[in-house]
Amino acid sequence: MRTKLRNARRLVVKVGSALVTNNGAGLDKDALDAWARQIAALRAEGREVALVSSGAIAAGMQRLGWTKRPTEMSKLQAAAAVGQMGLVEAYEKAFSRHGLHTAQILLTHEDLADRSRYLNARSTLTTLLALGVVPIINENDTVVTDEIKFGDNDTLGALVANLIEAEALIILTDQQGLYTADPRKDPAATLIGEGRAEDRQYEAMAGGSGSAISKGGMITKIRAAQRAARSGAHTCIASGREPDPILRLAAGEALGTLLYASSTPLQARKQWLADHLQLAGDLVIDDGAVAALKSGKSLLPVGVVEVRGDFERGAVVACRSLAGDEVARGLVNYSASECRRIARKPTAEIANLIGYLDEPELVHRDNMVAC
Ligand SMILES: Nc1ncnc2c1ncn2[C@@H]1O[C@H](COP(=O)(O)OP(=O)(O)O)[C@@H](O)[C@H]1O
Ligand SMILES: N[C@@H](CCC(=O)OP(=O)(O)O)C(=O)O
Repeated sequence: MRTKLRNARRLVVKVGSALVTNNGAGLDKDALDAWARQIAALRAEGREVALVSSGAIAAGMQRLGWTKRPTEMSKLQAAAAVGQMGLVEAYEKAFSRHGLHTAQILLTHEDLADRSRYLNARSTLTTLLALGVVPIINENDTVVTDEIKFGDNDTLGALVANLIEAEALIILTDQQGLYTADPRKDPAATLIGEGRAEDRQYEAMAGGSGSAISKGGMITKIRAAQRAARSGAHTCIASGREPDPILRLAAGEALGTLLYASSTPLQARKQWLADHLQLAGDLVIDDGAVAALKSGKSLLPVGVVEVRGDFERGAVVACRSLAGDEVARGLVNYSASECRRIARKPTAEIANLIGYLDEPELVHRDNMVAC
C-alpha cells in the first residue's frame, strides 16, 4: 500500500499550528528548516510539493505578546495578519538555503467555490510548481467571515490536493497518526496503520483539537482524507516530530496512518466531470479537432465551428462532432461570448480578439474527459 506514496509525483504537505509554533512558543525555525530541507530533497527528485502551513494566528499572538487566544474575529484577524508576515519570511529564508523560491498563496472558501477563481488559483499554483517554486498556502484569515471560512487548514489542504490533483496529502501533526480514540484522553488507544479513506468508522474514532492553539483536531483530518480521496489523493497523517517524516513517507515508509483513495486521480476526475456537473453549453468542433481530442490533446479555438449556450469561464461544456456526438467534456477557459469571438481563429490571435490571453487552449486536456 505504501508504494502509493512512493509513486506520488505531486504532493501537498500540511503542517498544523501546534508544530509550526512549537505549541504556541513562537515560530519553530528548526522545524521549518527541516521541512524545507525535506521538500527541497523531493524537488531534487523531480517531485512537486505545495505546503499548506497554519500558524499565522499563533505566531501573531506571540509577536503581539498575547497569551490567550482572543475570541473576537477582528483580533484573530489582526493576529493572523501580523503572524503571516513572520511565517512567510521564515519559510522564504529556510527554502532559500536550498536555492528555492517560495510564493505566498492566501485562499478563502469563496476562491475555490467560484469556478472562474478556481481555475485561476489552479493555473497559478500549477505554474508556480512548474517553475520550481514552493507555494506556501494558508487561509486568507484577514478577509474571511464565518460563511467563507475553511476554519481549519486540514480542509484547506484537501481542497488544494483536489485543486492541483495531487496524488498525496501528508498531514503532519502532534500525534503519531489516527488512534482508535483521542490518545490524550484514552491511554489504551492504538494507532491505525492504514485503511480506506471513505471508511466511515474512522469518523467515530476522531475527536476535536486537543490544544488551545489548533483548530481542527483529528475529525477534520479524517474529513480531509475523505475529500482528498474524491480526487484520487491518498492521505497520510503522521507526527511532525519524527525525524524526516516527509521524506520517509514519500519514500513509502509505513509511518503514521495511511488513508488511501480507492480510485486513481484520473478515474476520480472523470467521475466528477461525468456525474456532478451540468453541461452549460456545447462547442461544435471540426473533424481535425475530434481527432486531436481522441488522441488526448487539448481543444484549441481553431477547431471550434459553433458555440451553443451561454456560459462563463470555468463552466462544463460538451465538445461535439459536426454529427452531434459528444466526444469529450471539460472546463472551458473562456466565456461563451469570448468563445464565439475566437472560434476558428489561431491561438496567436486570441489576445487581439478579446483583449487578453488567459490560456492558449479553449479546454485544456487536464480539465477534459473523453466520452
Ligand atoms: N482518534 C484520535 N487520534 C489521534 N488524535 C486525536 C484523535 N482524536 C482527537 N485527537 C486530537 O487531535 C489533535 C491533533 O489535531 P490539532 O490539535 O488540530 O493539531 P494540528 O494543529 O496539527 O492540526 C491531537 O493532539 C489529539 O489530541
Ligand atoms: N489559518 C490559521 C490556521 C487555522 C488552524 O489553527 O489550523 P490547524 O492548526 O491546522 O488546526 C492560522 O494560520 O493561524
